[in-house]
Amino acid sequence: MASISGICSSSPTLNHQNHSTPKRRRTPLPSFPSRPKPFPPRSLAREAPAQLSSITKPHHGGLEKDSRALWRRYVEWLYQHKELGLYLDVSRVGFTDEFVREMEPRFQAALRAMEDLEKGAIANPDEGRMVGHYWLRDSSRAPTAFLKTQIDNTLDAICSFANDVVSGKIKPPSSPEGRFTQILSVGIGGSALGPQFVAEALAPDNPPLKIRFIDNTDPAGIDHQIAQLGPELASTLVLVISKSGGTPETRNGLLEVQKAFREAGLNFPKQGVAITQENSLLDNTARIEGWLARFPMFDWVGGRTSEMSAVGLLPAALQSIDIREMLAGAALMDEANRSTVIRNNPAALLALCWYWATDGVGSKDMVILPYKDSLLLFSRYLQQLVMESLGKEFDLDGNRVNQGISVYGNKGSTDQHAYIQQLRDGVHNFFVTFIEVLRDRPPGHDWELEPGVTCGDYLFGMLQGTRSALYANNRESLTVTVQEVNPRSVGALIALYERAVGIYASIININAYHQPGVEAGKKAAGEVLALQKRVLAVLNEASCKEPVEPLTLEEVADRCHAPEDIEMIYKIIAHMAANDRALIAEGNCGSPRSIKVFLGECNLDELYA
Ligand SMILES: O=P(O)(O)OC[C@H]1O[C@H](O)[C@H](O)[C@@H](O)[C@@H]1O
Repeated sequence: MASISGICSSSPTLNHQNHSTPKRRRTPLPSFPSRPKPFPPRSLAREAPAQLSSITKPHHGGLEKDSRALWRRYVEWLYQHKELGLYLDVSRVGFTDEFVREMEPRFQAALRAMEDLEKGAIANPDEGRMVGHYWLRDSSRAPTAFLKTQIDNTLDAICSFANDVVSGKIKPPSSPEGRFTQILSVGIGGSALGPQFVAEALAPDNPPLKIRFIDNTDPAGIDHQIAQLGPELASTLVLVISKSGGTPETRNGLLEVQKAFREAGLNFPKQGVAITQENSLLDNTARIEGWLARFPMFDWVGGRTSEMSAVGLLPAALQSIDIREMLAGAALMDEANRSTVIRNNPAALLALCWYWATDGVGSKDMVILPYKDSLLLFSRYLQQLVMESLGKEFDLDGNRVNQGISVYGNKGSTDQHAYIQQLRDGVHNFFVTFIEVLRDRPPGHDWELEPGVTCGDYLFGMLQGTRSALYANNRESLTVTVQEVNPRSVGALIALYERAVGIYASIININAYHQPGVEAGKKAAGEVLALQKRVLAVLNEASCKEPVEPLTLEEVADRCHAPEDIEMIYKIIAHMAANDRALIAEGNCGSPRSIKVFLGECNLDELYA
């Protein structure tokens, strides 16, 4: 039985070492509008003034190449968080002192905005919400006693529930093992990516419960996960995670899993846990059906910044990951990121480099390259955190900016055998962030595969070699270094990027905390499903005739009163036919105009509905 003492042992500590903060005269702060004007109609939206800094940016070919000068730059700009053992090297990004000086007022304004955010300002003006994910790791910063109590009570409930499950005190009603052995997490986006990243990074080799994810509405994917569980479905704890409580993919996953439970003769509510906003559809369902447990999400925590809420903490604790250490690492990083001296503020340093490298308009992609297998999913996690935060059409003043920074990557040295060729020699449309982990293996486990050389030495050499090779061809990079991958360093990495995104968003004057674009996709999907219902009704009517009346696409479109949607109707029919839900009487889907389609059976209930 895994030791459970580590899960929730110590409380987050805030003792951090004091960075030397040389006094700097505060420059007058440019004023950003505290409450943006409502967005103008698109036709009236103005093109935003260029984000480019006023100084002419030297062509990247102007990077410093003298090794002594580079060493001086490395030492001058190296950021170190002693207590976390975390370093940030920005020396291979070519920003100039003049650029830093020019950006200083905007950074001071951004840091002030961040200070206001942490005090409870409506930092998400489009949704009229506070932004409180930083309070999750230091509840004393919550703006009210009520919120502090909610945060503390939720954390205690998470620890208590996880301890009881891991110890077997809470067990499934009928399983040979007599305890929960599996976690099936059903959720998508921010309700999956954080838990997936942390599980990959921190789950022990033999966790008390092994986690798997349903994070899509793909029937085959769902079947695969349930098939892999097999009889262990009886000892599976199902976490259904959805802040809104209404995301279609998550709801579909839940319904499919509940079907599997029924078919296995299992009682789902006794193995179901909901993590969602109070009184959401999911919360009410779980309450009414009497699920095993419910944990709250708060409207002031966004999906992409929810790893330190019940969304991430409960699955992690159930795998015996020390979540208080994760919180402590994040809290220490948060504290460092409150420095008003840019070079002592790692998040500000990241934002500065992002602005320089991408001209403040996303002109280059952010390649995330952890040289550590366990950090493989960090880039996928950052794709949502960065791109859903920064990828916005309008800025806070209603200007059309089409902002963002694209993120991709996997891990090194593996990716050196995939796309690094293009990074080294090809189109120069990126900057790299290396994530370096100094500890190769737990102490005492190292092994020399040749005299004086270990596997880890190769990994180290590949990272350094790639960094040098890219820089030699004027490709810029950052390096974040941690001692090892553990809950504290993972918490710190998450906090570092959450804060960098927030600071960068302020610098480019956008709201990092809403996601209007995803609503458009959801709405369009709803329209396709509505059209599908009409197509099926029309085909059903034609199929109930004697004899059956196969229809052409034009006939289906006319009877749906949607001639303009004929292409979508064709795609719907092709999808139906591929799944044996419609039959092609004549022609084939490769020649859309040739097909005549009908349903294999007449549904009289539908016909007279
Ligand atoms: O947690 P849920 O409410 O189910 O939302 C899941 C995801 O849905 C949308 O895609 C949002 O843009 C994401 O930010 C969110 O993480």
